[in-house]
Amino acid sequence: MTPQIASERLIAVARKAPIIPVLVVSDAGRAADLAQALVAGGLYALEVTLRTPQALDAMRAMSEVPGAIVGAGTVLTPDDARRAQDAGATFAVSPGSTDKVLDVCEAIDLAMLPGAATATEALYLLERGYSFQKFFPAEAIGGAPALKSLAGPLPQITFCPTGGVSLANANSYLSLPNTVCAGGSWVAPADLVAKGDWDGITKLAAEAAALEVS
Ligand SMILES: O=C[C@H](O)COP(=O)(O)O
Ligand SMILES: CC(=O)C(=O)O
Repeated sequence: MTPQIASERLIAVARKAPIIPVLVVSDAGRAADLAQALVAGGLYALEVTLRTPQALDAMRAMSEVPGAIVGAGTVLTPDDARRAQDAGATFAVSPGSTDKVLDVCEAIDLAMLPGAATATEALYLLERGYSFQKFFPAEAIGGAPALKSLAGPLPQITFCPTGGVSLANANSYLSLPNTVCAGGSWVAPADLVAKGDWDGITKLAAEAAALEVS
C-alpha cells in the first residue's frame, strides 16, 4: 500500500468520529466488552497500544466486535507491525516514525498513521507520501497553537493530535483547519474498565462522539 493510499484510507476512518480512543489493555478478557462500549457510544476506530502483554489478544477479541475498526498503537518496530496485522489490526499508529517501520507497513499493506512533532518531521513524512499524521505529544509540544502554526506553511498535511487531549481541550484542536480527529485515552479510564462499568465508558464515548469537527 502506498503512503498516499494509507493516508486516504485513514482519513476516511478518522472522519467516522472525532476521537480515536487510545487504549492500554491489561486484560484481554475485557477487550470485547470495552470495544462494544466504545462503539455503542459512537467511537469506531480503536487504537490498542502495544504496551501490554495482552495487547495482541485484545486486538483479536476487538476485531470480532461489529462496527469496531481496530488498529495498533505504539508500533515501534517492523515486528510490531507484522504481529499487529496478524492479530487483526487494520491500521497502525506510531509516536514517531522510522524508515524501517514505514517500509514494512507499506510492504504488508498496513495503513500507517505516523507521528510527527516538528515541521521537519512532518515535511519528511509528507515527502514520503504521508499527508495524514499524528501530532504527538500534542499538549506537551505546544498544543493547539503549535498545530495551528503548522497549517500556514504545511496546509496539505492534516493531523490527529494525541497526547494530553481531553474533553476540556478537544475543541481547541478539532476547530483547526488541519485537524481531522484527535486521539485520547480519557474515554476508557482504567478504573472504569477494571470495574466493568461499560455504561460509564459508553457515556464518555458518547460525549466524545458529540464533539464537533470544523
Ligand atoms: O501516550 C499517550 C497516548 O498517545 C494518549 O495520550 P493521553 O493519555 O494523554 O490521552
Ligand atoms: C503514543 C503513541 O503514539 C502510540 O502509542 O502509538
